[in-house]
This record gives sequence, C-alpha cells and structure tokens, in this order.
Amino acid sequence: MRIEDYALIGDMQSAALVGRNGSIDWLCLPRFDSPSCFTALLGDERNGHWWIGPAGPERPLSTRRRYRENTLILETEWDTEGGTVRVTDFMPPRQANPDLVRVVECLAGSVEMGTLIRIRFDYGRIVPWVRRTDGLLQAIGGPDSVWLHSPVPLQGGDYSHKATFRMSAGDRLAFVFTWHPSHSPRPPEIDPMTELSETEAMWRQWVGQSALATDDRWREAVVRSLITLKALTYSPTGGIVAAPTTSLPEDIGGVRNWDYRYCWLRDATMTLDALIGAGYVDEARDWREWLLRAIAGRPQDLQIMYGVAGERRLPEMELPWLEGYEDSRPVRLGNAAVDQLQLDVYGEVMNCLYLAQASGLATISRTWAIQRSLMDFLESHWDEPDEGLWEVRGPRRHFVHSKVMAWVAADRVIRQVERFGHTGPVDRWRGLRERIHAEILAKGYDSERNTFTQSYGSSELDAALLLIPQTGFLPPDDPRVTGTIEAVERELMSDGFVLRYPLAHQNSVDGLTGGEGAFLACSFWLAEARAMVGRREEAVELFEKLLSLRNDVGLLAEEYDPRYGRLVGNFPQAFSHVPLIHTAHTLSGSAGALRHTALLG
Ligand SMILES: OC[C@H]1O[C@H](O[C@H]2O[C@H](CO)[C@@H](O)[C@H](O)[C@H]2O)[C@H](O)[C@@H](O)[C@@H]1O
Repeated sequence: MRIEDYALIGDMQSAALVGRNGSIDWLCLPRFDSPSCFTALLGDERNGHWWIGPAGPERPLSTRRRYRENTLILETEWDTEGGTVRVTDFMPPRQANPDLVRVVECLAGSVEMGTLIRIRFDYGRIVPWVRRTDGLLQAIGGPDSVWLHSPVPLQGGDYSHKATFRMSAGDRLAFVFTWHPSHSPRPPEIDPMTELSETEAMWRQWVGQSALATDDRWREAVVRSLITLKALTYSPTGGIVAAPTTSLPEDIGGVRNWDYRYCWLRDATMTLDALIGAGYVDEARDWREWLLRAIAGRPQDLQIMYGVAGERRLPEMELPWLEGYEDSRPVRLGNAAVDQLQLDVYGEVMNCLYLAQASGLATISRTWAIQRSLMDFLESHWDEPDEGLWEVRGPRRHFVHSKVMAWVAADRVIRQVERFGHTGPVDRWRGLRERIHAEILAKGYDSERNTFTQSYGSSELDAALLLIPQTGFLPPDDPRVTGTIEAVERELMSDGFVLRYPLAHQNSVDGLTGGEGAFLACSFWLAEARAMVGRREEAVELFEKLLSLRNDVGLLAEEYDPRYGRLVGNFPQAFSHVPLIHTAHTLSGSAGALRHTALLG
C-alpha cells in the first residue's frame, strides 16, 4: 500500500496507521516509541496487522474516507454490490490503558464482512500466546498483553484469528482492542459508543478553542494540520514527536530510513510556533515544562533531540528481521543524530520561548535562567562547524543557516530583555549579535551571484536559506534576501519543488547513498518567502500545488517524490504540516503570523 493510502488515529500517547483497505498496519503501545504490535507497514502481514472490511466475492466497488469534522475519528466506507458499510476507527484519549475501537456499521443493503488479526509484539518478532477468557481474546508475549473484545466469534489458526459475518442495513458491531502490561490485572472494559461520543466532543472542543484567522479557502487544511500536530503530542509530558513512524523511506528501496518517534527541539519548537499562532497557549506551557525537565543540567549537555519523556539515550540500531517498506532497508530504531551538534537549535528554542512570552505566557525564572546558561554556551561555540538542520552524516561545516539561527538566539534574548525587562549581559549579547551578523555577511554571502550559500566558502545553495526572511536577520525586501530566493528557484528546484540541497552533490554533503524526494517543508518555505517579498500570486500558486499533494484525508509525509508521484518519508510529518499552517497564515495576512508581528514589537 502507498504511504498516502494510510490515515492516522491516535490518543496523544501513541498512534496507528489505518490503510484504505481497512488494515491497521502500524501501532506502537503504550507510547509512540514503544515496540509495535502491528508492523505490516515495514514488512508484511506476518509482522502483524488487523484488517476489517468487505469479504468474499463482494469486493468493494469504491472506497471513501474522511475524518469526522474537526476530529481524529476516521470513517472508511465501502460500496459493494450488496450494499454499503462503514468502519469508524479511533483511539479514545487515554485513561487507564490504551484502547483502539473499531465500529462496523452497515449503511445500506447487506454485506459480507471479514476480520483478520495477527498480533505480533516487539516489531513483528514475538508470536504471542493467545487464550480465550470470558469471551475475550487475550494475547501475551513478554511485557505486552492485549485483550480483544470481538462481537463475532473468532476462529484461530496459523497464528491468527479471523471471522466472516454478514451485516444488514442498521446493524452495528464494535470491536475493542486494549493493551496493558502483561503483569497487571485484566483491564476494565470500556463502552465503545460512549467513548466515541466523548472522543468526538473532546476534539471538537479542542478545535473550537483555536483563534484562527485563516482565509476560508485554506481553513480546512489548517485545521487538519493542527489536529495532526496535536495528535503528535505526548500528553503526559508535553513532548512532541516529529512523526509517529520509523523508517518510511525518503528514497523507496534505499537506505534513508530513520526513526522519527522522538522530540527534536527543532521540530517541536516549530510545531509550537504553529500552535501558539493558532491560540494554543496550554500546549506551549506544557512543552516548556517538558523542555526544562529534558535539558536540565549542564548547558554543554544540551541534545538536539530527546525521548518523549526526556530520555537522552536513543541509540540507533537495525531490525534485520523486517524487510522494510517496499524493501527499503535497514529498518532503524533510535537515531544517531542525537549526538550531533546542530547550532540552529539554540535559535529555535530562544525564538519559541520569546514567542511564547510575546503571546502572553509569563516567563518563569527557571526558564530565563536556562536561557542565560544556553547563551553562555552559545557565546563560546557559535563559531564552530556543525551538522546543521539537515543532520548531515558527512563532515561538519560552517552552515550559514546554523549561524543565522545563532544570530536569532542572541536577537531574541536581547528582545526579551528590552521588551519584558529580563536581566542579563545585554551589551555583551548585542556585541555577539553584531559579530555573528558581520561574519555571515562576510563569509556566507556570495556577492557575485547575489545569494547566501549553504556553508562558508561553498558555492552550493541550501533551501534552509529561504528561512532568512522569517528570522528578521535582514528585511524581506533586502536585495540579498530576494537574490537568495531567486537563486534557490534557479538552482534547487526540480519538477516545481524545492530540494534541500543539490542532488548531484548530495552524497558529498550528507554522507549517504541514493537520492531522495523533495523535502516538502522547503517548498512551503519558498511559498512563504515569495509571499513575504510581495510575490503573492506565485506564492498562492505554489501553496495550492503543495496542498494538492495531501492525501484524501489531508495528511502529508516528509517528502514528495516527483519521479513516482508519491509521498515518501515518515508519515504524517510535523515538519510538513507546520509550514503549511505558517504559509496559510502569512497568505491570509492574519495575526496568526505571530512570528512576524512579534518581531516588530
Ligand atoms: O537526512 C539525513 C537525516 O534525516 C533525518 O533528519 C531529518 O528529520 C528530522 C526530524 O524531522 C529533522 O529535524 C531534520 O531536519 C531532517 O534532516 C534523520 O533524523 C537523521 O538521522 C538523518 O541523518
């Protein structure tokens, strides 16, 4: 199945991917980064999945999917010759244990339905021991146990359980799948229909809180993106994962397969900027608490990413028993980028904390103390080469985007002093800000080509340079900014999309083999940059082209590969949905573009 054939459901602690065919092929429990119990996504059905759909000779004539308005409740409908059926999939916001609910209804006629479940713990490796108790199925393997309430009798065989059942118009059946630690007593049963109405009410209430001032034609796309970002937050701690999947390939059949089920400071701060801009200050408060706990300690120990509860060790390893999505191997867990130096992170954190305060979230003294100690570290390390925001696995370089973000860090703490009365060595920070600015203009700008460059001394370009107008480093109409936008358009565009960096030279920059699709955030950045420099029509044209890449339920992966006309990379990806929201706000000229208005304050 293609990546765009999946939809997301989740309970803000973990998430599942549901295919158009009614098969749940990915689910990690109890957390986003726990071992999966359905892993067909990265192998095949033998690695675990749960299918419900029309069975037998009545193959579906057509399939429709949608989320219930303003919710994360998925409805998949199939028309068959005999009639129409709907499966409603959702995960109620977590109470004692994670539940996955599947409600099957016959809307018209009479349809033969089927279900098949193969539970495989530990990323498809453990075939559990299964027994029946009080009409429920219990599967146990190591630390994991699940209970399945099935309203139809299931037949076991070949390490799976299945049933076929006929439904007529008006019939409704509910399946409930509940995980719990295998050493705990049996979890209490939930009432699926009560959970459905409460889950619906919860999402509607959350969406209703937003202060969106987006043009009506983009509102639906923005709301779906906000719901997706909310679904990627880990509610017990306030952490935010980059995506709920691992190893969906950036290059189908290639090695660019990474685990994104962690909290990157970059991705999370950008996500927060989008949520704050839509009026969600509670999420900002929770994330700030998460940040303070995660990075507590010495400033030199700051990592660029953490686990959802702030874990620091995320060792990268391979799962050789999985074939990978369409043979894209290896399948990886953990992420070696955790040990990299990425200077941009300091700017992103300071920017986010500044925006949080500018939007009304009072700064607490612990936050400011941490900001000061991070600045102490940055003052003596900003001039070092780093791995940059693309987390290259080649040699460190003086990436211009990293230096610009170091400038942002200094700029935002100075603004916090000037605007909110914090105390700190502001004259020293002003000197630092000037030195970084001057160095970037001297070493990171090519006056002959009138463009900033990827790194000092390089002639390459980098799509991250498109972010310069958003930072306030130079005014958007500065010729060096407009020249950089034009240079990126000339040299980094392929099939109408922006590449992260030149593909021909990619291997020397990122240290990896193979190509990749177009990293979607980069094209959104171009659309927003065009809007900021007054090229509105071209901005709208590109933005709408990007919106057309969303799948039928409004979701985007990390990249789009024009060679195959397919979404690629982890899915759904916060890094793609965040700039969608920002660009819609900028194009709508709304106060939601807080980043820009806050800079003027
Ligand atoms: O391209 C190689 C790198 O790819 C991943 O990083 C990308 O995803 C991150 C999470 O969204 C994002 O913060 C980063 O900017 C992207 O380049 C992977 O995590 C890295 O390990 C890998 O080297």
